[in-house]
Amino acid sequence: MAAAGGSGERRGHLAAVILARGGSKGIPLKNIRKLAGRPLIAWVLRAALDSQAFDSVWVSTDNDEIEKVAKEFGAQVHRRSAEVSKDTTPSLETIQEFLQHHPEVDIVGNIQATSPCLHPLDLAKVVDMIRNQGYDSVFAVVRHHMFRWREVKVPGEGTVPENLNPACRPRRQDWRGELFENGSFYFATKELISRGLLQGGKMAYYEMKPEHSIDIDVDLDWPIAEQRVKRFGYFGKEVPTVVKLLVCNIDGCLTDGRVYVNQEHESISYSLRDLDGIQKLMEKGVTILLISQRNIHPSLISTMNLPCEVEVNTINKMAVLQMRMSEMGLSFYEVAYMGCSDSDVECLKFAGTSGVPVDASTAAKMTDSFSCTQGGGCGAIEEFAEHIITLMESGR
Ligand SMILES: CC(=O)N[C@H]1[C@H]([C@H](O)[C@H](O)CO)O[C@](OP(=O)(O)OC[C@H]2O[C@@H](n3ccc(N)nc3=O)[C@H](O)[C@@H]2O)(C(=O)O)C[C@@H]1O
Repeated sequence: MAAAGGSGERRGHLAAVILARGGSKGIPLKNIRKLAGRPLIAWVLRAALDSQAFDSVWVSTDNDEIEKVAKEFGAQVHRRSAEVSKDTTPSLETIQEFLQHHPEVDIVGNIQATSPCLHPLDLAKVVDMIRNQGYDSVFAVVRHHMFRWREVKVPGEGTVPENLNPACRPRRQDWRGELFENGSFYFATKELISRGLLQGGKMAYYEMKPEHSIDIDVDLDWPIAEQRVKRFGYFGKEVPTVVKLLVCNIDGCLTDGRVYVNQEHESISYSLRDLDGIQKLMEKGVTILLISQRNIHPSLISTMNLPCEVEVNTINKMAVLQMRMSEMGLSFYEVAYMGCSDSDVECLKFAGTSGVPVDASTAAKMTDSFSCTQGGGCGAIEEFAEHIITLMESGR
């Protein structure tokens, strides 16, 4: 491998290595638990693969299920030993073990799955620092504006400020703040790692945007990370920026799937939150079609007073979807579909964007659709609508 030495180009095999042990302290199998519809490791895997900056992309694990998910999302898998898979094993030791089995690797980019808002462009810039700017190690930081105070160790003792003058407290805009490691990634040469260092030699930090910087450390961080990733995460190259049609199953998506019957009539209920979601999408120019395989009575439909089109007694949902697409001159890429049952699976698979409520059937959930945290009839449509709007507005 060519030495960097401040100039010249550092060649050599650069491997992205994501550590994902099976055991996790708080959340069971945290590394593959679904975050905003995708297994946790899949977020950083997509960023690493799409950056096209690595010679190889690996997940190091001791667990069969994680191995399966990692392969499904395009990674190579290194099966690590139990000795380097303990709760107490530092990342460094696990990476050293990886290097022993992969002597072809010269530089490691350790990407932590616990920072799922990573973007490929950031990775490409870091790789440039390692390859072309002479750095031996680069790690991620984020800027915080936090005033630190010395901890009181002896009861009764006073405290003192550590990074501010209380007589002249700077305003946020007058103070650059301080840089903190955010745990997103650590790049280092094999030579440094063999000396027991992930940070050393000619070091640099890479400052990440605060909105991309999240570190899932404790269970409480999970819902925050979920919101953050929905808004600022990297959704991949293939994401459609324009959704023109949303087709949604009424039974189990708009409703919770229950039908209340008495001698005179049947009734169903829906959430006003979902109507809000429908309205928001319509304001963005999206046509909404609600469908049901049931023969819901027209008087019930008109009483529901829905702001969009409704089609009932649909024997074949895919046929209805395709008919509407050809009327509107659309490709699957421009179509969103929300469904919850086995009869929705085909549409969920083909639509450019798809979503399922949290209580969808197993087959529907297996379609790699956006997985709502809300159930049918309880805000799932609104949640999916917000997801679609985020995708459309971010222009990714
Ligand atoms: C490079 C490094 O030192 N990483 C450590 C980081 C880092 O210091 C912080 O993120 C900085 O904010 O802290 C730890 O971070 P944590 O334990 O959450 O681990 C981060 C991710 O790596 C996986 N991991 C870690 C170590 C290991 N031997 N095998 C693994 O599979 C975890 O499953 C998880 O997906 C910590 O909090 O104890 C432990 C990690 O070892």
